[in-house]
Parts: sequence; structure tokens; C-alpha cells
Amino acid sequence: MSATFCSLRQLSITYGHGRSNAAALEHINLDIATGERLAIIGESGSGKSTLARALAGLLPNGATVAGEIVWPALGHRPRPGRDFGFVFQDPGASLNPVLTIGEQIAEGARHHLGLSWKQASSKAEELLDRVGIPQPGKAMRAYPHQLSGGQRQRVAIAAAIAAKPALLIADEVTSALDVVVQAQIVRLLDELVREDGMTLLFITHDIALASGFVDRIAVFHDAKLVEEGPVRSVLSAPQSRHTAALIASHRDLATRPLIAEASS
Ligand SMILES: Nc1ncnc2c1ncn2[C@@H]1O[C@H](COP(=O)(O)OP(=O)(O)OP(=O)(O)O)[C@@H](O)[C@H]1O
Ligand code: NI
Repeated sequence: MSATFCSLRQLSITYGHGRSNAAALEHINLDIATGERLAIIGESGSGKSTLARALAGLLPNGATVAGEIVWPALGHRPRPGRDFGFVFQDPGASLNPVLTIGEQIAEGARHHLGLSWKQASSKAEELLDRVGIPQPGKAMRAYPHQLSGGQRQRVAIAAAIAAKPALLIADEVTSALDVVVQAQIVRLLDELVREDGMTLLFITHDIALASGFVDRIAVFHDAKLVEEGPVRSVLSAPQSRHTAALIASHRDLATRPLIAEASS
């Protein structure tokens, strides 16, 4: 039994005030273990990104929070960049268009690890190599628009992990990419979190994609956590009809080989 990294207790979140505002999350109880790879699955509007924002302390002003989030492993609220990295669907949202790739990655390393610019730059180049960017030295001087979508996402991942955070939150990071690149990004995330022992929160509406590499799945529907468990048991014996529907929408998941793969 590994240590609890983070614990949500009766967490409820509503955006804004007034009777017309439905809760974006309702009474969520969920423990995240240190070093686990947890997928947050659910259809659009089910509250996945709200959960990510709540963990990251990035809820907009006016959001109402009830219940609590505790961080036993850290002992304090996680600091952005330092304790957790955040990667979004659109790498444009995490990358600054007027900074070179090298500058944006080096900035995180410099700021959080107290490195000089020179040290941070060589660290950035190392990271680019690590996330599979070809010719990292050359890429250091490029701007985000000069890269493909998949490469931009690799850069965003490099920036997010520059300070070696304990937690990586990936919110629909593959949704804007074609399937081949999706698989490559998932493989990269899998490698990185294994190597660094990071805890990963992999948010997606794609249960098939997540099932290939995470340890555990939490399914959200309409602001509620409807099911959670190890990938194998959730896939082979879903407890909630919402989970069953998500699985049924992926015919390939219902076939034997993928379930066998997910359980290995
Ligand atoms: N800033 C906001 N202000 C008001 N309501 C919001 C805001 N952000 C999200 N919501 C609402 O909260 C609910 C949950 O949204 P959330 O973005 O968490 O869902 P999601 O599961 O991430 O969806 P998607 O898959 O489309 O990203 C939705 O009803 C959404 O409309
Ligand atoms: Ni979302």
C-alpha cells in the first residue's frame, strides 16, 4: 500500500453564485497514491478539468469550494511548476508565442531550481532531448509556431517537468493530435513518470487511450465520481452504467487482447 499523495474529501465546487449554477463537482472522495498513474475519465462537462484546476489551485475567482483537499506527502499546498506541472490540451495555452523554446523551458528550471541561465539552458536542451525533440540544440532557438502540434506538446511537457515536480497533471493533452501522435505522447508520458517516479493525473474522455498505460481509472459523470478502481477491474466488470457506456463506445476495448494488455 503506497502513501497517499493527495486526498479529496467531500469536495464540491460551484462556479459563481446563484441558484441557477449547478455544481461542477459534487461530494468527491478520492485518494491519489504517491507515484500512481490515475486516469480521470468522463464526457464533456463532467467536471474533469474542474478537478484538475482545484488540485492546482487554479479555480477562477468566484468559484465556491466545499470540502477539502489535503496533501499528506507535501504537507502544504502544491506550488505550480515546483510541486506540480500542468499540461493542457492546447500547447498554445502553456507556451508563450514570443519566447524561444529554449527560453520557456530554461525559465522554469532557473526559477524553481535556482540555476543560472547557462545551467538552465543546458538543462533545457537535455530536457528537449529527453522528450524526443530532434536536434534539440536547434530547437532551443525555435519559436512555438515553428513546431508541429505534437512537438509543441512535447515542449509543453518538457517545460512542465523542468523542475522535477512530484505531480504531473495532463488535461486532454492528446485531444488535438492525430492518433499516431497521440500514442507517441502517451508513451512519452508513461516513460517520464516511470523514470522520475512522478504521480500522474491523466485526464481524458478517451477510456481506451488511458487504459493502455494507467494504473487506475476514476470515472466522472455529471459532477460525480461514479466509479474508480484498477484498470483491469473497471474494464472487465464496470460497476456503473456510465462506465459501461464509455467502454461500449470503444469496440476495440471490448475485445480480449486489449483487456489482456491492460492487465499485464
Ligand atoms: N469558468 C467557468 N465558469 C462557469 N462554469 C464553468 C467554468 N468552467 C467550467 N464550468 C462548468 O462546469 C462544468 C464542468 O466543467 P469542466 O470543464 O470541469 O468539465 P470537463 O469534464 O473538463 O469537460 P471537457 O471534457 O469538455 O473539458 C460544466 O458544466 C462547465 O460548463
Ligand atoms: Ni476539461
